[in-house]
Amino acid sequence: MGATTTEAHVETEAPFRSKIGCVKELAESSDLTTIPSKYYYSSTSTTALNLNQQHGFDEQIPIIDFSLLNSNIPNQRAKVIQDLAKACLDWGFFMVINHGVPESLMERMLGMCTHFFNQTEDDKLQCAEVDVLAPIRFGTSFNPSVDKVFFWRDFLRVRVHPQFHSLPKPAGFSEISLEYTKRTRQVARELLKGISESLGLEECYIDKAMELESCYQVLITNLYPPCPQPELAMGLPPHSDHGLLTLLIQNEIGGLQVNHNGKWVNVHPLPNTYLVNTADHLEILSNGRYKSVLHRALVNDKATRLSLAVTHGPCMDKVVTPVTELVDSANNPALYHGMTYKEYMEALLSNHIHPKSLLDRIRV
Ligand SMILES: O=C(O)CCC(=O)C(=O)O
Ligand SMILES: [Fe+2]
Repeated sequence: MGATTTEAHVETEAPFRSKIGCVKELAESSDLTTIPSKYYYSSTSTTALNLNQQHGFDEQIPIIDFSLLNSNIPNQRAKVIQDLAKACLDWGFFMVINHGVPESLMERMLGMCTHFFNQTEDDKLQCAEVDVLAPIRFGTSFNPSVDKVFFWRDFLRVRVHPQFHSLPKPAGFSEISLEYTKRTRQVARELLKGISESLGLEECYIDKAMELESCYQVLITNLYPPCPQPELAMGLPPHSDHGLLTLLIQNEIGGLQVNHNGKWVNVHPLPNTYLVNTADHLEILSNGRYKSVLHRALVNDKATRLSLAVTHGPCMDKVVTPVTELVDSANNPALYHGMTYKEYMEALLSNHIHPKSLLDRIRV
């Protein structure tokens, strides 16, 4: 199936849209010293994972040198594939250095995300869709129509592949995001080749089986403005991502934590580095060998945090099941039922997010 990049413009003459209560505008109101109670976050139902504890641990997240995947020296490629296997088994998160995406492009992309959020609320509301599956959607919290607690986060989600959706404003956003997401797609596909080998499969196995030429790719940028009572609120609650691999960059402000062996580990942003995580469909595909790991975003009272995640999933219509080569009915039976990626996302996005709840529902 060929990858077609066509442009679908958002209606510029959108009907009047009511305000959605963005946290940016709330945080900027001059007299804000306490937050509305709808932002009070409590995770009593999930205390088994220490989800209440805000203080994180500092541990080194594995580092993968991407350039070695293309090394002509066989030992170097074998070594980085071993590193990938270990990072996926032990953590489900790793930092990727020497990835080949120009640092200037990463910076311009983050700059465009900042420009987007700095527009007037009316401009942003042009993309404020109620439909959680809309190709372009600006919003706040997660899904305000069902959220019982609101999250201290504004976001923009744009579907960029196999069909590229173009944002009319701010000027330049579309061009840069088209180039940027093309580059992250290449990095994700190369990493998935290495991951395929690390599972004992042929290099292109995942690429072919998931039809990654038509992979479903979404750009999500999150803005977490300063919050006067950061200990009471949550930016993004613990969740796993739904695709295969997510590539994340951010500004210099920390707040992201990943769950490692039941503890929250702080992510310290490094310049020119991707934070990559394995997501639900890699867990399904690998029959549970590579776990999709919980992560969350805390907020602070000093500075605005900006993150940019690009998710890379299978082709939408692909029914994803555990790979037959990794299943053996006697000793290692299939752990998940098959479902198309589209059905999976519809179920996920129209509900409130719970940590890994959908994966649990399709478990055999
Ligand atoms: O803001 C962050 O660092 C996390 C974002 C995230 O996990 C997501 O968008 O899925
Ligand atoms: Fe995430």
